[in-house]
Amino acid sequence: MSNMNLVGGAQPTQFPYGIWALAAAIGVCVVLAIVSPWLKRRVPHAWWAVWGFPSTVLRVVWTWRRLADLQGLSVARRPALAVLGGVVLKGRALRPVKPRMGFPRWQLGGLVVEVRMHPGQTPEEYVAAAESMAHAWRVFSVRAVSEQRGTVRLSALAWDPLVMPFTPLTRSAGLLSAVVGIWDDGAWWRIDLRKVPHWLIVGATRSGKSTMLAALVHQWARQRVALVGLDLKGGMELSLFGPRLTALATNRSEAADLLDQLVEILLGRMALCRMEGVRSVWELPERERPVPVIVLVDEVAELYLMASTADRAEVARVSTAMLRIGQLGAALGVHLVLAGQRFGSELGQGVTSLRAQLGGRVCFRVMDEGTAEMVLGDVDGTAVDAAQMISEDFPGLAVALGAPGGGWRRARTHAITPRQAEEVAKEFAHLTPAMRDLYPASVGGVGGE
Ligand SMILES: Nc1ncnc2c1ncn2[C@@H]1O[C@H](COP(=O)(O)OP(=O)(O)OP(=O)(O)O)[C@@H](O)[C@H]1O
Repeated sequence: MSNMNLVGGAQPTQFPYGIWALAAAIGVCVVLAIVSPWLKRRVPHAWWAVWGFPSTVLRVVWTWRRLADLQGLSVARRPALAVLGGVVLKGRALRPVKPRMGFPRWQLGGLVVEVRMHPGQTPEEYVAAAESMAHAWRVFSVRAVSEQRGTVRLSALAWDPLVMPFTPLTRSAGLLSAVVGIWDDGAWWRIDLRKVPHWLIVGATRSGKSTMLAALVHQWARQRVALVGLDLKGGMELSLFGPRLTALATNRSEAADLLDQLVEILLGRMALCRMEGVRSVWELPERERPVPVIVLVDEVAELYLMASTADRAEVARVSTAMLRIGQLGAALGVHLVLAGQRFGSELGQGVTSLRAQLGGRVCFRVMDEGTAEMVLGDVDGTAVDAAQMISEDFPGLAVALGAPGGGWRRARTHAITPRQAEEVAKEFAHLTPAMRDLYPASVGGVGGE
């Protein structure tokens, strides 16, 4: 009996391996679809990697023909007019040819895809269609840029980079360059002192100035540069980076002495350049080139405030030295990064002249139009309006000059805490040069103690 059961009884159904794999794949997709909103909120980068990117790629490929047709990007291969039995017919091709699209490539929080334009098309047509693409692909924005003739690159961002900034995967930046945040189009916001030698950073209290200084120190501390601090809030902010600072002045009298020393260094470097027959330290052979100096100033207005007539001489000294560094520093490797709540002509005559030397401008949230006007007004009036719209719900959000392609844009700094920068300052303390090392070797020692 038992034998009969074994031989003649019902056999368990054997599903082929492929069906199990398909069922497992569908199961994973269903689970991912269910947890996707939670994942997107909590860990957006992981969400983009496992779900957002693949589903957006499918959407891009799936919708491309219809988008191209509706946006007038497809073209008919046949002429619009045809002769049929002696009659001229005018019409539209039933199936125009869509522009050829490459395969979408992954990028941090977005994707990039190259499109070959049809002859006769210009990138502007794709720029005009970008908003429709963003809707069709369900992404935050799409940008069309043409860097190579005949092709246009479409970059899609999954979310607003200003609200949820990315953290850079790489910290590598060239000498005197630092990635401090992200532009509103998703490109890294890079401050490069070789391109723009001096910077002015202005914002109301709690707007994000110290965080930006921390982000700068976080990167420059790793490079072979000298960092010099002037912090007239008694050193409260910059003393955190003490191990990596070549010098720190915490009151105006110290600041005046330090600035005088920096001017001496400038004059020394100028003499060296004259001797070598070059116009800037960057033209010197590398082994003779003096180490670049970055002067970080927190609460710059304090340098110019006069409580009594006794302060006048000291303010004049400070003002003259700052102006000389502003005028000569770019060629001689001495750079200014000035941060403060305001920086206007009411602080004194030298301020307007110095502002003209500060090509780099960053304006965080400000309390009044006058301050925004002071920072950006002499460069671009529309930027002043944009700066006034920054809400206090977004610390670290700024209007800045120097966006890729020129002009101003909105950008947000990376939320680097002063503690993180302090750690890096400690780690790279061994790179800190002494003040005397900032004088060029051949004229070294001139007041360089
Ligand atoms: N990019 C950012 N993303 C998120 N939070 C930020 C960002 N930048 C600054 N913050 C936060 O905003 C707050 C104020 O920033 P910060 O201290 O840099 O402002 P501040 O302008 O230097 O202020 P104060 O003038 O009072 O020193 C801090 O809590 C900081 O963590």
